Amino acid sequence: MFSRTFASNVGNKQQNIRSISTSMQTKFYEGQSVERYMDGAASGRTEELSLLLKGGVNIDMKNEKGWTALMFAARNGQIPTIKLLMENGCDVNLMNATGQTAVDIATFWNHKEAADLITKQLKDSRVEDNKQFVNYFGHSTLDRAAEKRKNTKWLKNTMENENTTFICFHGNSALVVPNTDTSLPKSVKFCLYHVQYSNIAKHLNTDPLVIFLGHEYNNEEKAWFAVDISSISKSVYTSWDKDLELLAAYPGGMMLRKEDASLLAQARALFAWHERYQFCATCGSPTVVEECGYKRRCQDKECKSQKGVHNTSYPRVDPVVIMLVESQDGKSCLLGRQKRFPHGMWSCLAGFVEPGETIEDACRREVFEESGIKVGYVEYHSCQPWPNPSQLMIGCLGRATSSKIQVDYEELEDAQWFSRETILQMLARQHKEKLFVPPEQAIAHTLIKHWVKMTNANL
Ligand SMILES: NC(=O)C1=CN([C@@H]2O[C@H](COP(=O)(O)OP(=O)(O)OC[C@H]3O[C@@H](n4cnc5c(N)ncnc54)[C@H](O)[C@@H]3O)[C@@H](O)[C@H]2O)C=CC1
Ligand SMILES: [Mg+2]
Ligand SMILES: [Mg+2]
Ligand SMILES: [Mg+2]
Ligand SMILES: [Zn+2]
Repeated sequence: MFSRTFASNVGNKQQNIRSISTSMQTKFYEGQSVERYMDGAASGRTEELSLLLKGGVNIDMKNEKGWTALMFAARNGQIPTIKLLMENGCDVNLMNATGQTAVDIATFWNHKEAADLITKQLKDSRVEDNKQFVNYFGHSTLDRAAEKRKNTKWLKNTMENENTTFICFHGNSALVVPNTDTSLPKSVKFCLYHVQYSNIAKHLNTDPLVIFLGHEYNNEEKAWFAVDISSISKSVYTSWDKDLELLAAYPGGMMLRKEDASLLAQARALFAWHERYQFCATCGSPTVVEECGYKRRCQDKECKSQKGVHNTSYPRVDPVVIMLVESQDGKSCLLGRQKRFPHGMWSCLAGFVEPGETIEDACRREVFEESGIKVGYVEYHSCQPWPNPSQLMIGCLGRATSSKIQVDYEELEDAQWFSRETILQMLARQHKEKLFVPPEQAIAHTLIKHWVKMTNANL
């Protein structure tokens, strides 16, 4: 069986590899440690690998040809080693110098079990990828499984399955119970109420609006739906649980666990769309729901919307840019106040992207319109679904090329430059005039915090 020779060859190092002693936790020569580590993975010596990992070896280190320990384990189909590396959080997405991932290598060498094991982790890592910045409302844990939306038989069976969870909406408000889990952050005041379809079916309209949200990754049995319960009165739902209440999307949506917030973002945006698109935008005829909540079709067979792809038939998302603009000298950032903001709150400038516009140009235009500041370089930071009702906030960082502010008082109450020191006081709620920035659930908060750190790192 292939083992250390291959590992050594790939590393272009022919030196003999001494067997690993129990003194592994002591520091050793870096080059040697790479070989020992790779060889241990290739040969499936899990105990030695555990020691090396405990001793602080970089789990994802690469040899000269870009091979990681996971790739060597995959090359030889070393299942326990693959499990050990994945349990310890190795990156399953890495590629070697010739562009192969561990899955490619396992597949090429016919180790199906190894390939399947790593593929499963690949899918899971899409959900739990801590390297990508994810904002509140963006922590989705579901596979949306769009192919199931037209599968009426599967949908019907799954809706009735006892492993399936329904969350309930009454207009824009979600049905929630107070949070009692003290291990969650203090900001988590409510939890989405979970119910099975059989428990509520008799109280619903004959044809309630049901939206398929998705199922858990690699588990079709654990499906999630959202249902419109506006036909159900308060006396009925409080008989299920006396603590049940309806939580308005804003600001209620900010008081949930991050996984619940993501479900709310998806469901609430879709319910809001259904509410607004009862009639065809093209001809005014009534529309009917299809694809378990993901389409509305015009009832007039002759309507233009029935031919070709028409975005009027599909759920709407409005892109909005939101940007942290840094001054020319890098020492201040630009924040504004809308009239509707709570007293003392300042936030990043934001605005809807217009048709035919790039994200960068939308940032430059909105900042110039609202504050008179010119922006040059713009880069993307992260984004946030914003279900009020259905924006996608595209968070960017921009560099100003001018400094004199000229506020557009139609859109803003004020705009000002803030120093790093002032921002730190606002973030800590220690500003002498009680100025503050939006809460951490808002992407504006993320961008402001990022800028503070960025400036700090540059000092
Ligand atoms: N998550 C966060 O941290 C923040 C979220 N936001 C969201 O971003 C959205 C846009 O920011 P604004 O500064 O208000 O945008 P904006 O600066 O483009 O001005 C809003 C105005 O643009 C017009 N408009 C153009 N396209 C529109 C569309 N598709 N829908 C509604 N109005 C449209 C309306 O007249 C509206 O009053 C806000 O509605 C707010 O919900 C805004 C700031 C922070
Ligand atoms: Mg604007
Ligand atoms: Mg604006
Ligand atoms: Mg605008
Ligand atoms: Zn129509």
